[in-house]
Amino acid sequence: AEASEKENIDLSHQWPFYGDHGQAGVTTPPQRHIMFMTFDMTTPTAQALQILLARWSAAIAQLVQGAAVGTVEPSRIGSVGTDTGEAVGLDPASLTVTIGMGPSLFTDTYGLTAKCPPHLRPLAALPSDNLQPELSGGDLSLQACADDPQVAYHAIRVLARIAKSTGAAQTRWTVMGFGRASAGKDQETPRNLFGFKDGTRNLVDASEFNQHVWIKEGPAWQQSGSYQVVRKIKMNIENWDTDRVSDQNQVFGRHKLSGAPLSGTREFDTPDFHKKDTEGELVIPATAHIRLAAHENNQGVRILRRSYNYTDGLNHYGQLDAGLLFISYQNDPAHFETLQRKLGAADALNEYISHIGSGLFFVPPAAKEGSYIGAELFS
Ligand SMILES: C=CC1=C(C)c2cc3[nH]c(cc4nc(cc5[nH]c(cc1n2)c(C)c5CCC(=O)O)C(CCC(=O)O)=C4C)c(C)c3C=C
Ligand SMILES: [Fe+2]
Repeated sequence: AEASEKENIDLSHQWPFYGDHGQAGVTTPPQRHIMFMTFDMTTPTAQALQILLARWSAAIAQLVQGAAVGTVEPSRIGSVGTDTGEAVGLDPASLTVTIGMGPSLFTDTYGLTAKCPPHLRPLAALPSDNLQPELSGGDLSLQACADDPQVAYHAIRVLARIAKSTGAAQTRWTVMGFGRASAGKDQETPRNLFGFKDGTRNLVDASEFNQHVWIKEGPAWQQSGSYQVVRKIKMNIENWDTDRVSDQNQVFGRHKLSGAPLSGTREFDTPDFHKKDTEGELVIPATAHIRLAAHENNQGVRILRRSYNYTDGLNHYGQLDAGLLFISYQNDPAHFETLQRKLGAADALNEYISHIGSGLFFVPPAAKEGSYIGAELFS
């Protein structure tokens, strides 16, 4: 009963694709589901990339309206359908598809070296990294989020098909996620698969987005873009579930049920990182996740988190294989690195998690009506 009024989701809602600020899917309140996929280029011609970006943009503009991309059942007998059909009759479900570009795209092969956004480069190697190459990198990324998983899946399926049919790109790695694990403005804080509220102290206001998320420097076509960090983080949930809840609270520095910091009583109480108990011990332990990640302890560094829970079924021991598809947006990827360098070295959470996949992508601003994402790369 507690959450019911906030859980009323309007499946008929649409987010516009075209605009004159950032792409949808960055500061948009997180929808319930995600289908994330990366791609590698399969051709050395810049023209193929240009055609792909133009066709992707045109297709996304249709998809976000709940429309099919071309025909499902062509009138000419013997022809293949353009749209695969599984979203026919479904609502737009607030679909957003966000296009990202990896550092490996900005090479001489495509004549793009000089166009590379200043902070776009492979992420630094970070403590506790356990990255698998087959779950990392990519020349392009697509983040499809919607309140209906079939709508998100359909979008990626149609876009992957366009990539293949233009001969421009092939799939690299993918994660399907559910149960948004971060809150946007006016959203109830959801829970991650460790059972804790996730996103309590996330960025929510336009002024915070302007300060920490949107790029404000460089050529005009990069401004209002952002950097997308993606980490596939495996969570050992079976081990976690054998742990005492009092210990789990110490790991995060918050109470599991209420989400309140250990120094307070309500979810949105500001954590007091100096508070000590009667024995003189820090109430929020030195290795607690929130102490290490908080902006108060990182020279004001803040990032926008837009993560989702995921599952890969069972591992080869028959244990639940699941985790967090961590996604953050920031106007400099060094901000993520600052936090993860600290977390990777000292976070009490490290006993239960492993970063197995990683990517960094530049997210250009939205396309203006009549244009497409990344058009400025070719002028
Ligand atoms: C490098 C950035 C971060 C990674 C990687 C990360 C992984 C991760 N986090 C949780 C669960 C929680 N995180 C919470 C807070 C929090 N986490 C980060 C950054 C990363 N987390 C920040 C900046 C913050 C906010 C800190 C603050 O200012 O107080 C919380 C507490 C609730 C909240 O504020 O969101 C939880 C819970 C998991 C499970 C995880 C990897 C699997
Ligand atoms: Fe976190």
